[in-house]
Amino acid sequence: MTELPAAPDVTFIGGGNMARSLIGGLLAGGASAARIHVAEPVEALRTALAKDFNVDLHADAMSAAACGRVWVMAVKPQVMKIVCESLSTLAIAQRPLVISIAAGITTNQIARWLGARTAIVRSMPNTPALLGAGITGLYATPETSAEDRSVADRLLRAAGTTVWVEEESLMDAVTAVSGSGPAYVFLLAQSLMEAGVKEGLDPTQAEALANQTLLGAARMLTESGETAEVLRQRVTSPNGTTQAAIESFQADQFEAIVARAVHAARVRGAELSAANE
Ligand SMILES: NC(=O)C1=CN([C@@H]2O[C@H](COP(=O)(O)OP(=O)(O)OC[C@H]3O[C@@H](n4cnc5c(N)ncnc54)[C@H](OP(=O)(O)O)[C@@H]3O)[C@@H](O)[C@H]2O)C=CC1
Ligand SMILES: O=C(O)[C@@H]1CCC=N1
Repeated sequence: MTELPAAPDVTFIGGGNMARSLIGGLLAGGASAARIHVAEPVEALRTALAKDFNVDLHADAMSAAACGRVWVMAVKPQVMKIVCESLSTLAIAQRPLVISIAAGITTNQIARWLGARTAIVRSMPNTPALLGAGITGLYATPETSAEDRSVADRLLRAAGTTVWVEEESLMDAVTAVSGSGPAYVFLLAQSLMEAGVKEGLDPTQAEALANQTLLGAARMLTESGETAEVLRQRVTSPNGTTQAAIESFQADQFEAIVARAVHAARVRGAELSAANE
């Protein structure tokens, strides 16, 4: 169990989808609910977070931020500027470790909006964090101490594994692959289920067949030590059914479709930064 004994109190600014996933991961890893503080303006979300996790809830960002040595900025990129500016006085006085999970928003922007010389880690988790099965990409500003990097790493590792990048510009690529990635898998699950129904299967059975196939394949990818290519080849009997499907995918340029989608996500990350100057 990863109890957070020596670890500081953590405040989430924003209690939406991603904060919920991270809080679930932290609690499953043994963190104390009383040491997790959340600022969330939407009353229904506060009620749900209190009921599900019993964490300390605040309607107001300032009062929640005052409780935490670590601030996890979990609001939409479009409101990061206004939220950071509203916390500036407290940031200057308190010098928290700021961990942003906002897509696109750079550490320079956060430092400028907070107006404080404080440690900043830019991170990109994903929603499987809720099950402790997430992965988070992280980047720290050069001013961030090794101790604060370690605090950030420990916090995000409660939600899964972590990968540090040395160049901040790579965070948009991380976002495009793993931050948004679960949605691509859910799209594949839905498409596979609907295709099964078109081929005559009962919808409930098609859903079970598609979802369990994704789970089993994902476990093989992470547990077998084999590459995706080798695992695919093992399923693909010469002139068999899989080969027919793979050839159809390739004729429709599956790899290029995926590459274009990931590129579009990466470009959007950079746009979110520029649009919210
Ligand atoms: N969803 C995902 O899979 C991932 C999301 N992210 C990033 O996480 C961040 C949050 O995304 P997500 O959780 O999906 O978004 P949500 O909209 O679900 O959550 C953000 C929450 O913050 C609230 N909020 C707005 N202003 C304030 C404020 N001043 N103080 C406190 N809370 C406030 C919002 O309320 P209201 O709705 O009223 O504005 C909302 O409930 C984004 O920056 C996103 O890029 C990163 C990785 C994955
Ligand atoms: O779609 C988004 O912008 C956020 C960032 C990664 C996942 N969700």
